[in-house]
Amino acid sequence: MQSNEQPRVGVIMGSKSDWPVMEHAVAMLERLGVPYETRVVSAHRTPDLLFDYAKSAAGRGLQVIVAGAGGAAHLPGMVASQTALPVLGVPVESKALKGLDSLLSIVQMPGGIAVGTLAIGKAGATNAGLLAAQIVGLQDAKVRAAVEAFRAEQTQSVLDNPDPRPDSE
Ligand SMILES: Nc1c(C(=O)O)ncn1[C@@H]1O[C@H](COP(=O)(O)O)[C@@H](O)[C@H]1O
Repeated sequence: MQSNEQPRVGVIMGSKSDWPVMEHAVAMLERLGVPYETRVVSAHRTPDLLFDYAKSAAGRGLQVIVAGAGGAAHLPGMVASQTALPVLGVPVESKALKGLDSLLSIVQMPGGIAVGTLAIGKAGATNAGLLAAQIVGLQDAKVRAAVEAFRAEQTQSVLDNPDPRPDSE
């Protein structure tokens, strides 16, 4: 559930079809109590909207943008070209090339415009949400505490379940 608080993280994606991956970024932000907004924005299909979104993001109070896209994934790099906010790129798995195309499109930025590129798919989206929260947490003690609690819980859950066999819980 999106909160009424001022969004700190913008989660954007090239198409509605990216949602099953990008919802994992949103799930992490919700878990850590970080206010966010979501939007479909495409460098290819809605270039004017992309420019408006990226140029207005900092002024609207966003601190980080998470951008997911598949295939010829120009969205994260183009957003990064229009804002000084940190941009985290999530390569969405494509049908034809399984997301390798998305990964290479996002990761190979020319020097001087940075995109922090995560892993392909669900793990990348989850970690984009986590990393966005860590960035917001630099200035927000509540979010920082939520990240620390999440990490401690994760560690404890592994230590509490040392037996790898599936029927061992
Ligand atoms: N890579 C981009 C961009 C962009 O980079 O601006 N806009 C849409 N797309 C991608 O096209 C794929 C197929 O989109 P459709 O499913 O809508 O045909 C999606 O993964 C989307 O991120």
